[in-house]
Amino acid sequence: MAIETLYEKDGSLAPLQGKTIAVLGYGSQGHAHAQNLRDSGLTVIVANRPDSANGKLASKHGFTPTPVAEAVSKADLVSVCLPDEVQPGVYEQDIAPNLRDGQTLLFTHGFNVHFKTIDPPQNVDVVMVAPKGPGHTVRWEYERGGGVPALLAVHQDATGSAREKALAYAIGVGGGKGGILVTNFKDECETDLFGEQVVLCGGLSESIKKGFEVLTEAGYPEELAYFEVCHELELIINLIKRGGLDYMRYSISNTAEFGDYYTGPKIVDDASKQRMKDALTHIQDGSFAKAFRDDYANGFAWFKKQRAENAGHGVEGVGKELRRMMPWLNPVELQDGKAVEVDADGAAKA
Ligand SMILES: NC(=O)C1=CN([C@@H]2O[C@H](COP(=O)(O)OP(=O)(O)OC[C@H]3O[C@@H](n4cnc5c(N)ncnc54)[C@H](OP(=O)(O)O)[C@@H]3O)[C@@H](O)[C@H]2O)C=CC1
Ligand SMILES: CC(=O)[C@](C)(O)C(=O)O
Repeated sequence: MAIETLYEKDGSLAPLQGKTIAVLGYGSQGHAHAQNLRDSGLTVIVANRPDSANGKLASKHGFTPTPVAEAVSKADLVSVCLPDEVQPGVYEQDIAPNLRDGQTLLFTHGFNVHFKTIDPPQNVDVVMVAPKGPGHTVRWEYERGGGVPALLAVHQDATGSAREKALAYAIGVGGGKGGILVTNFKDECETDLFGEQVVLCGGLSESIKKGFEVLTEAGYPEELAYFEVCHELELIINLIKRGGLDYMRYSISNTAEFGDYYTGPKIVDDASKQRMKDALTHIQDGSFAKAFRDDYANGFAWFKKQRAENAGHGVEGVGKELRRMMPWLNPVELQDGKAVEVDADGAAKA
């Protein structure tokens, strides 16, 4: 089943030219969308708290962070780049009261519309443009003339031109170069949650942590463990990204390829696949979304505990030291909640 895929040639910026786009939230996605859309020649305003790190970054980038309600009232298209857990409250308080006939409400993840924690009125378009990559990559790729593929969906077409506007937005953020896959909120949401929990972030993070623990608990130096389970990942992933598993296996040694087939299925076995299926069930039945919302309502207490424990894991400590000695990586560290490029001493670069 081939999914409909669009490119720059299949649309244009015209539906949004002369219109005002309000990007709500200048974080990972928002800072990329706002700058890419502006660099594409479109009119962009940004809503963010002006005094936070992201608010100050928006100002540094030439935007004037405004309150959400004001931005929504001025916009023709509202792009919701707020954290998923924050969206329902901000929607009720600042977005919904300022929506008007014919506006476009654009999400970058289907979470709240799919799980019905946001229920937009009938008189606005409701669409989604979800880049298939982290926000900082969305910006980097755009700056170097590339573009991160994106998913496009129309949940509600009040104006008869929802799709054209969403396509113009997707082209404006750079998605038209990599491919814009036409889908729906349910499929985007459930597959994205599965990917980030089971394979990309959750599964991968645990493999890195437990692989590091196995090697260091067996007495091997932390540095060797770090390079083996973490640093080399990019090299392998780049091969897979460029040519699939085939090309990666073509490029690695016979020894590694033999080990891939010999040991891989013992690590990720049928029982692992069943656990993946269970994770998908918890996504589909809404129990993950409920757990996420409940912890947010409890001040993200469990989330914050996990974040602190993971930040203290051994692979993070030795990793920082080693990355600082590789300036060509432009190593980044979180300092006071901000991502800053650091020098060999770990000091934030000017
Ligand atoms: N991160 C990613 O790569 C991806 C994210 N997405 C989706 O994009 C959306 C945004 O996520 P992400 O970019 O990670 O979010 P971030 O947490 O990186 O950024 C959120 C931004 O929203 C601002 N914000 C939070 N609360 C408010 C508020 N009440 N009023 C005004 N601004 C506020 C924050 O400002 P402040 O700094 O002041 O707190 C921050 O700048 C989500 O739907 C997510 O699922 C989709 C694909 C990938
Ligand atoms: C980058 C991306 O799309 C993720 C991992 O799903 C997310 O950050 O939400």
